[in-house]
Amino acid sequence: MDTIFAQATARGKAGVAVIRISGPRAHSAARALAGSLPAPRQAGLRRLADADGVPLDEALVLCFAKGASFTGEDVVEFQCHGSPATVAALLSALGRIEGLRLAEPGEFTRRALENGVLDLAQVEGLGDLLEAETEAQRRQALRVLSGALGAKVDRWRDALIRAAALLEATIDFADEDVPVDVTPEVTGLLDEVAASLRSEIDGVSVAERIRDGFEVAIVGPPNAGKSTLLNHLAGREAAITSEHAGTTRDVIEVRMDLDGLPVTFLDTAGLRESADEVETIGIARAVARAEAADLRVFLLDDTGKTQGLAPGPEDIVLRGKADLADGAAHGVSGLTGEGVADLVAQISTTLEGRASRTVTATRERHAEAMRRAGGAIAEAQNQLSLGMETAELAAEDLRRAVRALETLLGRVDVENLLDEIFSRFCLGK
Ligand SMILES: Nc1nc2c(ncn2[C@@H]2O[C@H](COP(=O)(O)OP(=O)(O)OP(=O)(O)O)[C@@H](O)[C@H]2O)c(=O)[nH]1
Ligand SMILES: [K+]
Ligand SMILES: [Mg+2]
Repeated sequence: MDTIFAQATARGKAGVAVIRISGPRAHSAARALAGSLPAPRQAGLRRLADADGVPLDEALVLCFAKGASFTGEDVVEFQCHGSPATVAALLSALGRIEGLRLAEPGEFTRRALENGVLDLAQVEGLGDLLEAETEAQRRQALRVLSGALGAKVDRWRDALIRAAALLEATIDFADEDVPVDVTPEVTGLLDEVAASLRSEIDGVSVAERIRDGFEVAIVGPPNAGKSTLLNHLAGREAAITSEHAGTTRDVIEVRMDLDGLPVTFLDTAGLRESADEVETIGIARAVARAEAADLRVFLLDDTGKTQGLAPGPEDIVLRGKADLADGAAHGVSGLTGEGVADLVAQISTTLEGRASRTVTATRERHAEAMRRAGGAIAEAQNQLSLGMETAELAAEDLRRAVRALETLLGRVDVENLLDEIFSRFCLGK
């Protein structure tokens, strides 16, 4: 097994950079540069020098023993001065040590998975945590990283294995009098797991929104002030605005952090009948994207009419250019900012309502494995409804369900998945 090393912190100038070494020679390599090593998990200040005694840096050295480190291997971390030149000198000195090589992207995490320190869902959670930009994303990723999905899978698996064992006991007793009727207990276990799986599958789409962002489309007639509102929300001139009706054609996207939720606002072409070919294409796009969005803000002009698209029950409908309207109509003005805070609060309340359920499964991959498990359980339930003669087939279905659930954690059949998952990691992770 190679010993690998890489800079764990972002490249560029910084006060401190962390260089991580992992593998059987991590401690001896670090000793070669530092002279001596502090006790595990205790920071020690050391003067680092290369094999010729040329000083490299003064750094904090932190050692972790095999079995008690991020990768599960012997690990050393140098907290060195964060200049590119210092880091380059240290990496080059490490590269000259026999048996050491630069890590590939994601290789530290891959070793953590191979050594059973993290399960596959936790690896995905770690990837999401390193990417997290908003509070909701951070919370969700941390929950997955902490092993919440693994704990659920263990509970489901225990229940399924118990159900299968009860069925197998029945098979063994087939010729004799079965001491007790196991059907009620098996049925109870299967119903419970099936319901729990369904609820988790339902939560995946919310989790995906939290990870990838909610889409909020601004729609309405031309010149209602949609682009001006988008620019106000973005705090910059993201979209062209003008007094000409039909200015916006392409969908313009602006990504924002709305009270901790990731939201992409979509500015769209004004909806109307148009003879202009390009504008008509823009309107078709506007309708398609608005329909697919999580929420729509209908910005109306003084006619108060909408065309081509009808608001859904949770959509927000309000009058644009509120500064021109007299009276206390529910409105917003991208020009003066009037009503914008209320609008933002309403959007975030609506989306928070959807995001509030605590989910543990967060990806389509998880939903897919849980659907396969749920399908196998349904087949077992079906066999059991035909009577105990088919108990053996039902037990086999349950073992299939267990295998499907274990793919969630990377215990079986996931070799082809690993490359895809680790390709998202960058160097030093
Ligand atoms: N008084 C006032 N004028 C506004 C407001 N919002 C936009 N305008 C003006 O109204 C005109 C149209 O604004 P846009 O933001 O381009 O409107 P739009 O809805 O994006 O228009 P299309 O892209 O053509 O559909 C511009 O001249 C803006 O300066 C507002 O809140 N108050
Ligand atoms: K316009
Ligand atoms: Mg516009």
